Amino acid sequence: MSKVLTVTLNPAMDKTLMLSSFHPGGVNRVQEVMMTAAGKGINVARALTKWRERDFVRAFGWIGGGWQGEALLAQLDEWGISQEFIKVPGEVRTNTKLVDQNSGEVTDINEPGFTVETKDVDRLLAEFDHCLIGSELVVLSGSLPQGAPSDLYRTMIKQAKKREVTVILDADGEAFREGIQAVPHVVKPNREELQGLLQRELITDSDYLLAGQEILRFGVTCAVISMGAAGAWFFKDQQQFHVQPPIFQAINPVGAGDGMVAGIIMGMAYHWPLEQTARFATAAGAKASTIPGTGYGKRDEVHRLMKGVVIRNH
Ligand SMILES: Nc1ncnc2c1ncn2[C@@H]1O[C@H](COP(=O)(O)OP(=O)(O)OP(=O)(O)O)[C@@H](O)[C@H]1O
Ligand SMILES: O=P(O)(O)OC[C@@]1(O)O[C@H](CO)[C@@H](O)[C@@H]1O
Repeated sequence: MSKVLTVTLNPAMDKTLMLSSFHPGGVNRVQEVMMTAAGKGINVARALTKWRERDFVRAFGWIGGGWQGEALLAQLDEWGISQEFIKVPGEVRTNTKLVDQNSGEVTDINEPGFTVETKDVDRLLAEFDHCLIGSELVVLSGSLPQGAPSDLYRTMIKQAKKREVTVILDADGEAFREGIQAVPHVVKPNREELQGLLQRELITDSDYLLAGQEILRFGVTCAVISMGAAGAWFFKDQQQFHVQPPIFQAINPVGAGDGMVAGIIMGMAYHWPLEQTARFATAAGAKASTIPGTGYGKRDEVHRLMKGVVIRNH
């Protein structure tokens, strides 16, 4: 497999609260609490490591220097994820995920996290350049911490491309808008993220087809638009198709998108045809949605789910 560098600039401890049902404004009794080292890039590294690709993956980014940052790094060690995080003052955020087991609805409460300064950005970019040497693929995903310039992904994409490293971008809002200007190789927005970028609603198949084609016109090689339980759209060259995951009762879809990105990386690294990549990535996301905390299935479990994935060509 190629050498993969995952970038998480605003890591988090995901605190998943399992509730039989969630009543806003009422007293809620929690059945089970889970704390998991997370943040989008870390999740990608975790899925790849789980699929026995640990020797090829490194996690990079900023980490708050407090006790929660220590706990997060200790969990990465436990999972066997090699990491080169840069410490900054402040604490790693806690992102609370309220899982209403009755309705199946999940409420995300994501904290802003630590604040970085110009000197932290300068150091990050210098260390990133070192990490790019020997990397073949870099994933930039998740939100930027407070104080980071909104064009930081754009700068990092340019840096990576200068070193001929393939870039996957999975970001939201301004960070996505700026990042796509530097033309990453792959983007994986979800529906809301893409609606934000294009400033229009995506509802029908033809809305998605037009949106995917528009993204390719930025110069991006492959665009994947994910839609939770409704599957995803894949676009590359002349290929455009919808992928439907197997239908079942999800438990907690938090991090499913990162499982999908990890699946796309597997396909790129092993040069699978796009349809095989899409099947694996979709099954990986679907499997993640069956795990109560933020987490990923084993490779053989993902393979088993691939049979239930349906591809509809357009
Ligand atoms: N409830 C579900 N049932 C089956 N498959 C699912 C479900 N939720 C997600 N998936 C699979 O995972 C993929 C990615 O999910 P989603 O669109 O929710 O990503 P996301 O919004 O980026 O998630 P996150 O930001 O939490 O990682 C979907 O395209 C689908 O294949
Ligand atoms: O606040 P961001 O950085 O946009 O997203 C962070 C986050 O919601 O994304 C992951 C799921 O994709 C979670 O593990 C984590 O809490």
